[in-house]
Amino acid sequence: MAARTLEARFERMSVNDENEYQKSKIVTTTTQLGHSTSRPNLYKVALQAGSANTVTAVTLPSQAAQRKGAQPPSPTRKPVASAVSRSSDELALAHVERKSATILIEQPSMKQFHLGMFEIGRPLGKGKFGRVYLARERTSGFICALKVLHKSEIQQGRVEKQVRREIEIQSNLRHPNILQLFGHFHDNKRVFLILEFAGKGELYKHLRKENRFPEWKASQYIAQMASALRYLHRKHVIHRDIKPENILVGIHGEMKVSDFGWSVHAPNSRRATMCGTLDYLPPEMLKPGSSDNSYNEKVDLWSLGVLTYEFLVGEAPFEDTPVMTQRRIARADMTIPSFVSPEARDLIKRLLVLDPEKRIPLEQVQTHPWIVKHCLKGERAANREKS
Ligand SMILES: Nc1ncnc2c1ncn2[C@@H]1O[C@H](COP(=O)(O)OP(=O)(O)OP(=O)(O)O)[C@@H](O)[C@H]1O
Repeated sequence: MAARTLEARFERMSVNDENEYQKSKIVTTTTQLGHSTSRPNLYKVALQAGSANTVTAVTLPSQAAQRKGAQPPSPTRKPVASAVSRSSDELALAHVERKSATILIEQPSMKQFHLGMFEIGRPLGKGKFGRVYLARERTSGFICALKVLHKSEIQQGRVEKQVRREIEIQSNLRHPNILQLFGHFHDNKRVFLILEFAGKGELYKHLRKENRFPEWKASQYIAQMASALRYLHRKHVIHRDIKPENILVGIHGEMKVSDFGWSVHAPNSRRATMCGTLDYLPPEMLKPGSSDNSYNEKVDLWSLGVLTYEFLVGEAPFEDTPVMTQRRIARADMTIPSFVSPEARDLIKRLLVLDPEKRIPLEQVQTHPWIVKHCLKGERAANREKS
């Protein structure tokens, strides 16, 4: 794609972000930010790696950089072949290169963050342990999402390790379909994560609204997920909790994998836990006595199969009572409705294979006939929607 077209796209994206931010009322002062009344501060402050207000060194692209292309291009607008296999990875690399260049050229020194550097906009959502706000870095104008976690709640929920892991892993990832963590800092009571803003919110909400996705859309989403997972696995990261609730949608409708709280570096020294949603758990993680040696990155392939099914059918393949779900997963016992195309059916069956080693590899997912066929149609449909 011509450089000029790409630049125009980034320009639009940045303006969209800016409009979104301007629409949002400044809702709170920095001292009120993320204040929670739900849980008393009964516990000692956790996660005090340094002194209060210690800041972690990181860099943020400037607003100019956001315009120039520090944000990833939308794979949905790519010409077909490119949206399918190699080009998604190439896009990822180009994205990393552009971003590194931006950081080197425009932000030569490592930047240290604190709350006063951000204007806080509307709340974007609330999770179990934190609230997320639209925010703008004052100097650069960079629009981002600021996730605020209360240390007392993190400790009370015994998720210190999970939060540390999430920060450690996510801050080292750069891919257009993975939500970027630009940096983090903390004060006495709170931890702040500076995240890429995903303009179209939660994928789960889109899926519930549409009930199920048309095949062209599902195939584009799965191609992007395969590209993101391939990147993760190359970096020896297993996500382990792939499901619609953990995927956000970028301003151009692109997938943004988030929530690395259950991800691990492989090989992993911890015992297997029942960490994910039951519906998405692979058979090898359900086995009694399953240990770190009993599964590998192929667990994400199983979850990708469940995701493909849920995108197309509107519900997960093994949805049942908890006991029955486990039994059905252990036998890969599912029924694919007749309205699902033969190509999609083939891909689902090749992903939902009991033997992890026999699951279709990600590079073959990216070139599977269902992906190739529907990405072509999808490109046309997406262009029609936009014009
Ligand atoms: N980077 C982002 N851009 C846009 N919206 C976001 C972003 N991050 C989070 N949100 C919104 O805020 C909500 C809460 O996010 P958060 O990460 O705290 O929790 P969660 O992962 O959804 O839930 P849980 O804490 O249960 O895992 C999300 O569901 C989403 O709607």
